[in-house]
Amino acid sequence: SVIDDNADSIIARFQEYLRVNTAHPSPDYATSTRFILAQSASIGLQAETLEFAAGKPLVLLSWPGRLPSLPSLLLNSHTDVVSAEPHKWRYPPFSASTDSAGKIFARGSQDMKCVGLQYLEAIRGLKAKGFSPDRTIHVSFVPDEEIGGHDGAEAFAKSEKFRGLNVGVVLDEGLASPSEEYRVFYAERSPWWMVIKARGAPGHGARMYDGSAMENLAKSLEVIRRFRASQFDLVKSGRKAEGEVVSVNMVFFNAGTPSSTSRTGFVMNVQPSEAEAGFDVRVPPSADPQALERRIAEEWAPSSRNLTFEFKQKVSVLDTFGNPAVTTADSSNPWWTLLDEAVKKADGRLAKPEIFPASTDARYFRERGIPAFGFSPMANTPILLHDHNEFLNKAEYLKGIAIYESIIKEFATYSELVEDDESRAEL
Ligand SMILES: CSCC[C@H](NC=O)C(=O)O
Ligand SMILES: [Zn+2]
Ligand SMILES: [Zn+2]
Repeated sequence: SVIDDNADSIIARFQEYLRVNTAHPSPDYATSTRFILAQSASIGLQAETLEFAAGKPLVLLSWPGRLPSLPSLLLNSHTDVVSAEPHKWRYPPFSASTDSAGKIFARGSQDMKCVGLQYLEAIRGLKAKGFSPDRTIHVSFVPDEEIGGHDGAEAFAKSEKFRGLNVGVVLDEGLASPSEEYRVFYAERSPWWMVIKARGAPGHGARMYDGSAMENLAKSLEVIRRFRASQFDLVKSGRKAEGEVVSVNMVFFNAGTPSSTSRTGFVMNVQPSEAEAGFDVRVPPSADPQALERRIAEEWAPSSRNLTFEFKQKVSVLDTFGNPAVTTADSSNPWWTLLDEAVKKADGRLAKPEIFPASTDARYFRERGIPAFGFSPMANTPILLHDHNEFLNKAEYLKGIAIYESIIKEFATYSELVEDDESRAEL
């Protein structure tokens, strides 16, 4: 039937995008850009390729609204993906192979090529149905989210170009949901990537003495472990959600004196004079950053124990106005009301809004005071971003397109809820 043919070609386009290897450290942005521009041309959107850094294209598509003075809608997605270990997958991660149950396996199938192309399929569908937006819709395909977004969404959000778009609300990525309900995110935790370095007297491996670098660091690990357990307990007991506590995980450990002649690769009878460990700390927007920093300086890495610490990445929990970078997710924010209604109209259900446990590009928009929701319409789907065998079911992908059609319709139509007196006066 026509509908099946259409579904087949929608899935084929998704597979084509998934087959572009945009994994770090050398994402093929040239091919992904060509693909997106070709899609845009076939839909009939305006297209522009911006380069805030050489070789890192940001594709900006636009569907002009009938009332261009209204604040616009920005649909953002990143084109890069994290790397994969191919031999640990059921199918090669850039093959976009499908199994008999209709699962499409690929790196990026959840994070977040699905969303980027669902935006476009929804627009294609709305155009075919004759819908025309009041508000201008922009669709951005940005590079480098997985490595911090500095040459992508961050540069974009800070640009004159962006200011000129007069963006009123942003949609960006969320997470899959194993249940029937779609998850939605109104804020996120800030990454603090920290290295603690310990120093101490070296000495013979057979001697016991106080204040070796290893002992100094081990004490920190114990203090941090206890703090981590206290936060994790809050989550396990259901008192706090994952995004509401401070998480801390050790991600590397670097110590010892290398030796090519030793069976272990390290000198075994010398206690080293230095040792360091790296931590991925995530800080919720409600946290008191100064108190946490004090805790780090006084308890995790006290100079009295010969420890120093350094932040390799420290994103502020506040926006540029000094407020927590949070989008209101209740009826006092008309965009929230519209989102909630749009999902309901498409027969979907939203879960209670949450704080995203990791980071996304949405923070660069929230930082500028622009409301942004993290939303990836994947219900009945295990959370497999950055994991082996990342997949999305075809049916779920298609359902997501219908959800976006509804959201875009709702967001792009002039609304008494959103438009203030000033913009009403202008019309
Ligand atoms: C400091 S930017 C890191 C961004 C990354 N985003 C998705 O995984 C993350 O680790 O959350
Ligand atoms: Zn992502
Ligand atoms: Zn990711």
